[in-house]
Amino acid sequence: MQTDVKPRPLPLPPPGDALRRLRSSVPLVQNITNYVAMHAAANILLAVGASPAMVHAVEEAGEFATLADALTINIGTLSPAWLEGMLSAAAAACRHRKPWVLDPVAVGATTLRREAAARLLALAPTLIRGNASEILALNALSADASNGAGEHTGGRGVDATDPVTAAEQAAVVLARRQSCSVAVTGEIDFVTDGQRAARVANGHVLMPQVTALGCSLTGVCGAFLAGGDDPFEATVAALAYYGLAGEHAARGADGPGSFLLCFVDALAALSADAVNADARIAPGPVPEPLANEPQRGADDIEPTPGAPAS
Ligand SMILES: Nc1ncnc2c1ncn2[C@@H]1O[C@H](COP(=O)(O)OP(=O)(O)O)[C@@H](O)[C@H]1O
Ligand SMILES: Cc1ncsc1CCOP(=O)(O)O
Ligand SMILES: [Mg+2]
Repeated sequence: MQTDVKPRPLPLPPPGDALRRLRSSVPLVQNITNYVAMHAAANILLAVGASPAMVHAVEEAGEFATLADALTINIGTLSPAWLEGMLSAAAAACRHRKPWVLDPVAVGATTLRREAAARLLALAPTLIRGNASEILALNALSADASNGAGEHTGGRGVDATDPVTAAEQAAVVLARRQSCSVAVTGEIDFVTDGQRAARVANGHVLMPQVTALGCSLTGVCGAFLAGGDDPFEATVAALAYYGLAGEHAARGADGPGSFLLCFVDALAALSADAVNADARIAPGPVPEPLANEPQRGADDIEPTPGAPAS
C-alpha cells in the first residue's frame, strides 16, 4: 500500500461547470442496475441531461459498452446470468478505456455478492460509489483477496448501519489498493482518490427514505465521468449537484412519495450557476493514518472556494 502520497493542489473546480459540460454533450450511459432502480434511474439520468440505456444481457452488454460513453454496474438484484453480463461489460469498458462505476449494493450480505464484487473489482472500476456499510465490506473483501487482513461489517440489507465517517479511512485504503476513486454517501458524503479527499454536505434526510436514489446517483456519477474529466473532481461535482437537487425538492414535497417527483423536476431545473453558488464542498484532508492533518467536521463546510456569488 502506498503511504507517502502528498495531496494534489486544491481547491476543486466549480462543480456547476461539470454539469454544464455534461448537458452540452448528452452522454450515453449504459446502466446494469437492479429491478428496483431501473425506472427511477433512467428518468433521473434524463432529467440530469444524459441519455440512459439499460442493457444487461451477456449477449450484448460488452458490445454495448464499447458504444457507451460510460458504464455503471449495480449488484442490487444480482443473479448468475446478470453477473456474466456485468463482467462482459466491465471487461469491454476496461479494454476501451471507458469510465465505469461500481455500486456494491449489500455486498457484505451474501457469498454471491462478495464473489461477484471481487471479480468486478479485478476489472478496474474508475469509481466505486456506495454507502458506508458497503464501502467497509468491500474494502474488507478486497483486503482479504490481497493479504488475508481486513475488517468485516454487514449493513442491514441495502441500507447502511454505519456513519460515513466510519468508512472514510477504508475508502482511502480501497482507493489506493484499486487505483480508483471511492465515494461514500450519507449525511455528509466523502470522496477520495487515495491522494485527495473532499466532503460534500448537500443533501436532505428524505433522500434515504426513497428507494433507488443511491442506485440512481451511481448512474449520475457515470454521466459526470463520461466526458473524461478527472474522476475525483467529476464525482464531487455529481454529489454536490445531486444533494442540492434534494434540498430543492424537499421544499415542495409532502413526504417520500412526492419527494421523488419533486426530485426529478429539481434535477432538471437546477442551473449550473445555482450549483456553483450553493454547493457545500470541503476539500481534504485525507484521513489518518495516511496524512496527519486534523479532521474537519460538517460545521466547517463552507461554499466551494472560487464559486461565483449567487
Ligand atoms: N441523512 C442524510 N441527509 C442528507 N442526505 C443524505 C442522507 N443520507 C443519504 N443522503 C443522500 O442520499 C443520496 C443517496 O445516498 P445513500 O442513501 O447513502 O445511498 P444508498 O441508497 O446506496 O444507501 C446521496 O446523495 C446522499 O448524499
Ligand atoms: C430495495 C432494494 N433491494 C435490492 S436492490 C434495492 C434498491 C436499493 O436502492 P438504494 O441502494 O438506492 O437505496
Ligand atoms: Mg445503494
